[in-house]
Amino acid sequence: MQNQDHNIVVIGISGASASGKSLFSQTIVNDIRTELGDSCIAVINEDSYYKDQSHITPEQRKQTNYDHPKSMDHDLLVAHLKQLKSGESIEQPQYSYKVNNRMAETKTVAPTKIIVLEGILLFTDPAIREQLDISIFVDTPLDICLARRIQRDVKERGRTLDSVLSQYHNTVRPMFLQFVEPSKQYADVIVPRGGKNRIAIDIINAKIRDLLASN
Ligand SMILES: Nc1ncnc2c1ncn2[C@@H]1O[C@H](COP(=O)(O)OP(=O)(O)O)[C@@H](O)[C@H]1O
Ligand SMILES: Nc1ccn([C@@H]2O[C@H](COP(=O)(O)O)[C@@H](O)[C@H]2O)c(=O)n1
Repeated sequence: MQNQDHNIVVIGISGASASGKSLFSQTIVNDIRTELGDSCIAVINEDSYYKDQSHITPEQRKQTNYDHPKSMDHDLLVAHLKQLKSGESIEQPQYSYKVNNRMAETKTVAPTKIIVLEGILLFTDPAIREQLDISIFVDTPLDICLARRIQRDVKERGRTLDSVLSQYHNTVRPMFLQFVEPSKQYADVIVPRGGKNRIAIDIINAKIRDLLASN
């Protein structure tokens, strides 16, 4: 749905974990910044909006199903999108995968002409879909996602190979099949090869410029 009454263009980028959403978003952001300047675009990661888990122990947090929509504070995310659209800054929560919780500090995000929102569960929620001007699904085979996720989670998120594999079998894959895959139907564009798909990126950049011109 297009937010014609607002001046901000919001692009939603979804897909499986490790499908290449961040690389795809970053490629769009770099192109737009080169053309229109640094301050015109911001990225918001859905992961920042995992629910606060300070009330449970670190051991209990390891058992949370982080791939189910109920793990997300989408109400806060929608409220923040509305604030940005009305010209207000937000205090975005910061997330740590190492402690599986929000951190005490927040990050101030000022309103920008373009917002790129990325995350696995965005299109499962009608209230978020309503905020998006362009919806993109990065479509990558699950075996490739798993191989990338093992490398990333061990190197960057403080996980062991065993923990990545058991989480994958218990929650990541089943929740992908139950929630993420079916939400692909809400995408305007389905992109194979993610951040390496130059034609898709050029088409999306052209659409962003088009929306900016018509706002
Ligand atoms: N099209 C691609 N080809 C090869 N490697 C990629 C591609 N897209 C992403 N990657 C790599 O895969 C890993 C996960 O990608 P990332 O963009 O962080 O995924 P996501 O944000 O969907 O979880 C990163 O190491 C990234 O560099
Ligand atoms: N404490 C957490 C929170 C999330 N995850 C996993 O992150 C994935 C989503 O992030 P991507 O960057 O991969 O899109 C999701 O599949 C969760 O399983 C986690 O492991 N721990």
